Amino acid sequence: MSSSQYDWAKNIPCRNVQIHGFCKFEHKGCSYNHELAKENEQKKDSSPISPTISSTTTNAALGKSVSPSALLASLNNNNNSANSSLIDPNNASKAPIFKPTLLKQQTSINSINSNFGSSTPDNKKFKIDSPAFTPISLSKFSTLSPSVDQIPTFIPSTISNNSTEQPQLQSQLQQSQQPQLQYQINSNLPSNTSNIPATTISSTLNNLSTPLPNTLNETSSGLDDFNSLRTSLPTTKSFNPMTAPIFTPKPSGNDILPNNFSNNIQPPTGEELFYQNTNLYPVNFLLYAPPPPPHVNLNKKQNERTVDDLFINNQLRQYLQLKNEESLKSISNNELDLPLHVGTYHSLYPIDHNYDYNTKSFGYTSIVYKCMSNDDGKLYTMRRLKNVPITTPSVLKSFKQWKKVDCANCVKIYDVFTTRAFNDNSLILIYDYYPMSMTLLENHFMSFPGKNPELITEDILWNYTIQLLNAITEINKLGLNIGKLDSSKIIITNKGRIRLSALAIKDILRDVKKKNASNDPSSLGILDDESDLNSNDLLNLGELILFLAKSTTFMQNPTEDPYEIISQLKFTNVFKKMLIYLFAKDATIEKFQELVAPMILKLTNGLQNSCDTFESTLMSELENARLVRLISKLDFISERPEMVKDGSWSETGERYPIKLFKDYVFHQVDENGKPVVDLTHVINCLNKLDAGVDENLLLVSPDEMTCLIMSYKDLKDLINRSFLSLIAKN
Ligand SMILES: Nc1ncnc2c1ncn2[C@@H]1O[C@H](COP(=O)(O)OP(=O)(O)OP(=O)(O)O)[C@@H](O)[C@H]1O
Repeated sequence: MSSSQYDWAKNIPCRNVQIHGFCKFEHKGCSYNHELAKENEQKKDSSPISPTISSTTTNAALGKSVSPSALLASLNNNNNSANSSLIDPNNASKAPIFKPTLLKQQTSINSINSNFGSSTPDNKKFKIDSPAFTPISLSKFSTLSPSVDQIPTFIPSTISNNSTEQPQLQSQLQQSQQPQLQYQINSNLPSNTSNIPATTISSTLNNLSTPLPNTLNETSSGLDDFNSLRTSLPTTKSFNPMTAPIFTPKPSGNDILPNNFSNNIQPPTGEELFYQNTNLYPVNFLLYAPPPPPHVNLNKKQNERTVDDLFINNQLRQYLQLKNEESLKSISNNELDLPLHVGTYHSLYPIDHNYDYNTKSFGYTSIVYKCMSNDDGKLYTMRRLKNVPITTPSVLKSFKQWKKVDCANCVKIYDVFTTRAFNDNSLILIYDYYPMSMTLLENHFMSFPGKNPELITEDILWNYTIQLLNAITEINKLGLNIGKLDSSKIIITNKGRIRLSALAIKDILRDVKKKNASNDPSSLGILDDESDLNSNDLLNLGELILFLAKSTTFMQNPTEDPYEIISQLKFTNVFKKMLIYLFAKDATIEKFQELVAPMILKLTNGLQNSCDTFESTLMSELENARLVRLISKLDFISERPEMVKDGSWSETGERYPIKLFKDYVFHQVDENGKPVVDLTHVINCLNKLDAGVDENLLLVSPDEMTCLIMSYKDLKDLINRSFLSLIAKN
């Protein structure tokens, strides 16, 4: 910000001082006048009639304490007793008023003043007379700058200088700024404020409690310099869901791959490119409430909530949605010459990240597909091994024992069979499907667009060791062995959660070899290599952990000796002791479990904590689901075209209140006739309706010719009756 460019601002009082009482950019380049603003503030403070609202004094004044959890509590409880925080028995007669037409602003301020009269004058943030940002009614700013009225209307260069387009532009500008003004919800609204029009409360609180972003300050006051306005405004784009760019979670095939993309992975070309573009309707995350900007969260008080707090955590939601999207990906069979179905499985979709099919982990080319079962409609993972010389089904019998493995750290296997559906002798194995999983090798050693390899730490290695120990224990109990643990055959299905994939394959292939060897004695010598026959799973575990651990340390003396390598590792002694034990000849699972018991407890603690977090998320979503059902019920019964002639919906009919109630909840307008989009009001009303509380509300028709006083309880009965009669007609 060069001072010469913003000279016009030096006589304009800084709005940050007016709103927050200070400007954090005062000595950091803010060009507005801070002295003038402070003087103005002092003048106002000394004025005896400067009503202020403080959220804390609000409660004190009302003799009511609404805890931060009041909003959630109101969602959690259906019954009347549990809704006590929402009901004020003294207040039943003070019905909230639905004013469909313009209300005088003075009325709303007076009604608030009468409730909040005892508040202290010190809290600057909640001053009633703090100027609120209203893009259209610019006259509000006339006290700030004498030249405000001469604000040139911004017209982007792409739009012609046609005066008829100005209103549209203004509304777009307003639209773009509105969400920011609505971020903050004060959950501490006392229940007996219901006699204040909800529109007034919410709009006032929104305006008072939301700090204005600096850009607004600039755009509303950068008046004389039209050119600077021109350059600053185009960045403030209004959000239009119809035209907003669609967020595509996976990069397109055109993306340039990072330089360190592993050598053995080919950049996607041809058919691979096609996989990445198959989803024509990727989830548009922008359509959901975006997380509030950081300054809103930072300035948030304990009793304040944002819309964001009412829903599942944004990151978790996006992660789950990406998983869903991954599960739903599909491709036409013709595109990749895939069979229409393989046994009872159809809708095959390749999920390999590695398109180099020359790697043969099991001695055969292996391809992994996502598929759907025709039996139960669920998704499964299909692993296909190409051209396995199976001559008799008896070689598949070891699968029966593997099918019994039911462990949280193993991918469950369901089916094994051979097929010629791919025009070869393919061995097919069916496993559980975990969308968006990656192998350990991919996660820690490979780069993908948008994802760098995850650093291996001691904590991660402990985590893997304990989980793999669990898998080994369960598998050994069934008299089975895992064999050599391959980092490309262990998948990460969630943060830190690993599972052994590709179970049973080694045993089946060994039986195939044995069978073929018995038919052809000359091939006896090419049986499994020694390491694969190793039945000591603890040693296998030790080798895998050592492989991962040594990748973190530069070996000054390269050696193959595991003890030498362990001594050079930069990990704690406890970890090294654990690793040394895995290589001991007399190591047993029981003793190893004792050795790592403290770490098992640590892991269990973490898992239980994450379970608690998920449960609380589930609980809040449970309440959201309840409200969705209630809204559906309302919509089922109201405004049905076939009932237009039904007298009960007419203005004298018994169901007319339902129509008015919907207007009251969703179609309110504020003093200026602008639609009120206030989620707090909607949730409050719906919860009261669901609980059937004995509180009256005043329903007014849009033309103000009909007024009805009705309790939520009666309204609930009416809605239920209407719904039952609708079902009866079914
Ligand atoms: N049960 C499963 N559910 C979901 N994805 C899986 C499952 N099993 C494997 N995958 C994924 O399939 C991809 C390919 O797995 P695979 O075991 O073939 O690894 P790879 O590195 O391609 O090994 P190879 O070189 O043997 O083909 C991996 O990204 C893995 O995360």
